[in-house]
Amino acid sequence: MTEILIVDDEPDIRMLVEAILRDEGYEARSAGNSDDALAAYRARRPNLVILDVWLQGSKLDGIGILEAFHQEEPRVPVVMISGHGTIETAVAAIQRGAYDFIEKPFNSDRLLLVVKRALEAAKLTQENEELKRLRFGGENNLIGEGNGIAGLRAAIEKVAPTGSRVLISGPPGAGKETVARMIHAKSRRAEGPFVALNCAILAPERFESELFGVEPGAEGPGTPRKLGVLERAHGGTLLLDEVSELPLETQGKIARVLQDQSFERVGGTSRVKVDIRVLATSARDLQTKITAGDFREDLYYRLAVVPLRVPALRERREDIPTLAESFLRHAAEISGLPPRSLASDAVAALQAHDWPGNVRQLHNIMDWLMIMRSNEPGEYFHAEHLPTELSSHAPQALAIDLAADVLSLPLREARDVFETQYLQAQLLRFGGNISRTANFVGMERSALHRKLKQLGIGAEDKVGV
Ligand SMILES: Nc1ncnc2c1ncn2[C@@H]1O[C@H](COP(=O)(O)OP(=O)(O)OP(=O)(O)O)[C@@H](O)[C@H]1O
Repeated sequence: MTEILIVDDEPDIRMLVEAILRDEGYEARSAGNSDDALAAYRARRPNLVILDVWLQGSKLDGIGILEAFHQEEPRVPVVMISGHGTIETAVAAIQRGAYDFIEKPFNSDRLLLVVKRALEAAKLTQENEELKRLRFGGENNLIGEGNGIAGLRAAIEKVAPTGSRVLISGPPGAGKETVARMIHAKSRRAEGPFVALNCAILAPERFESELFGVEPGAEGPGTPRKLGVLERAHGGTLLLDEVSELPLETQGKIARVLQDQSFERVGGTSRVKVDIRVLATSARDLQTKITAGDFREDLYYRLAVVPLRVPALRERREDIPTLAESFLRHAAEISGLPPRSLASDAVAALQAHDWPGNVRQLHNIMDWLMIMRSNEPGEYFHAEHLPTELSSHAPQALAIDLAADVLSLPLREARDVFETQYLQAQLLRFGGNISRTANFVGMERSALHRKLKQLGIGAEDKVGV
């Protein structure tokens, strides 16, 4: 819901503007002087402010209030209302960051037009920031055609619009934050902010000021007010990244915030109300932490209303080719180098690796490949171009181990040993998908089925038909 704060000393104007805005479906609040205006602004950040240039009997005039608002949060657009003799002041306000002004007396069409434009401009600024973030900070999109990612995508579609809290678990670098960003992007809060707090890298003594913000003077004489992440995420989504690392005492406070969506800033006494959706990620098993007494059970149940798990990359090797190609394309774009593809031996080597650092590691290696091997001739990167740990070590899962004892077998049995290991490895590469495996190994699907049955390769290796 778009909320607009009206600040004007004349009750008639406040009532009139509130009524016009409500008729258009906006939510409206109002204040008659600077103290009330600042209290309203701090209690809950509006999407837009309509501010009179001159307020009778008020501590601060319009420009003073504008500056105080901007000190708290400069991104909320402010539209000034000017009377006959105050146009110059309105222009000065624009020079100090107000979006536009309207002159009294105004009609409702003019008011609504300026409001609409100001909201659109604020949205564009926010989208621009998001685009910049995407350009430099990875993609906001979950790549992968295998069942694991397809299931996750379907779950995200379902849970995103509900507004419910989600706990996203999975190993490091698997894509937990990417999932959280998708949930936000597909939710009704998509136009609001997405704020992530990494609980693992914050010093314990800084948690509360980061979360709740700080009142002026609370950190020493003359120190300014600081907004915490809870207020910065107002109207949007707050991600508690690596939530397992929160100190126990802070866990209790967060559990309370989740219950009543209000809190006190450090050094403050009044409660600040916010409207946020909280998502959390954890690479550690929270149940184990609960048993050890390191994580509060009540917080767990508040966060894990819907639990989602992002599988490790080695559990979805079938996604590796698409992911790797997409990271290579991205690396070429960013570095300005000519685009390259992966030859099938390189793809097989990537699929054979166990990826302890998951998708992030694959991403880094594709960046490395593009930059370090750009002098190699040809359109394709081959297995020999990969870092040595990938090109030389055949990993456990896909190793074809034709050890010396094969030599003691007659050809027919040795061939069975080889075929079993080869087909098991190929099934693993293609996520157990029979059609894709058959296509790659060059067999009809039904012939592959028969072969697998004959070799005693079990149903647990296969997916679908
Ligand atoms: N399915 C995916 N499709 C595209 N990119 C992905 C996918 N999964 C992860 N990534 C990319 O991999 C990198 C790591 O992802 P992300 O930060 O979401 O992982 P994480 O699980 O939150 O990591 P950590 O546990 O270290 O916080 C990012 O660059 C992200 O863009």
